[in-house]
Amino acid sequence: MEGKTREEVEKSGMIDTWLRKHRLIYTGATRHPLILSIRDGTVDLSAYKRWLGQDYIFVRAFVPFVASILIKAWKECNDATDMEVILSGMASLNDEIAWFKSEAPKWGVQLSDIVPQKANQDYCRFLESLMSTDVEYTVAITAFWAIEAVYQTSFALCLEDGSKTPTELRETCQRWGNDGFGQYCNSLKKIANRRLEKASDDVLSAAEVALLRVLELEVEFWNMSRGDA
Ligand SMILES: Cc1ncc(CN)c(N)n1
Repeated sequence: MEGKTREEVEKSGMIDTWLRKHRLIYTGATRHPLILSIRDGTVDLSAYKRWLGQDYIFVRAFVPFVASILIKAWKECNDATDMEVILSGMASLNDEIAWFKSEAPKWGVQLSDIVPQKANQDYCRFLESLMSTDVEYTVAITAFWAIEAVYQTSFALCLEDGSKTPTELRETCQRWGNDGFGQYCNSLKKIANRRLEKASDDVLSAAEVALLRVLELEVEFWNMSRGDA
């Protein structure tokens, strides 16, 4: 607490404060029926295949978004380790793209034929809006943390003791539910909290709005797997 103003102390740990405040939508995004069905072994495999194809398109659009955050981090010139954390995220996206390419044929999913659904288009458009130089680094990194954390929390749930995740989906759950990915999400969260601690009220509001929008878009993204969009 030393060296911090009362206001800074009150703002610290902002992310957890927001998650408590928006618990309902956070739970909706991290315990979606698709995830719960994977965890209890009742998953409809055509829903999984729909998710797989759409997520490949999303991840391709996610790369330039992460690149834009890397540029913002570099321009801000604050903690040098920020860039390293973001760079490690880009490296894991490289692996993710390779994984989608090897996973899709196993399920008869032709990635070149996938047409992005409305929820995916909305999400990609939102990412693009955050890439603008007008968007503060603090706002973008908060959204970035939320995007990664939703997948980490969701898929980690499918790996917990007692889960009945089908063997053929365990690797998918491991991809985002593993401890290393969890640590990476924690590093992003620390960066976001550190920035939010020093943020103006305007930036704080913008970051909270961005976090909420991510949670809504994640729910809509999972909903696409139902195939009734
Ligand atoms: C929709 C969505 N959200 C998050 C992630 C994790 N990179 C993802 N692959 N797709």
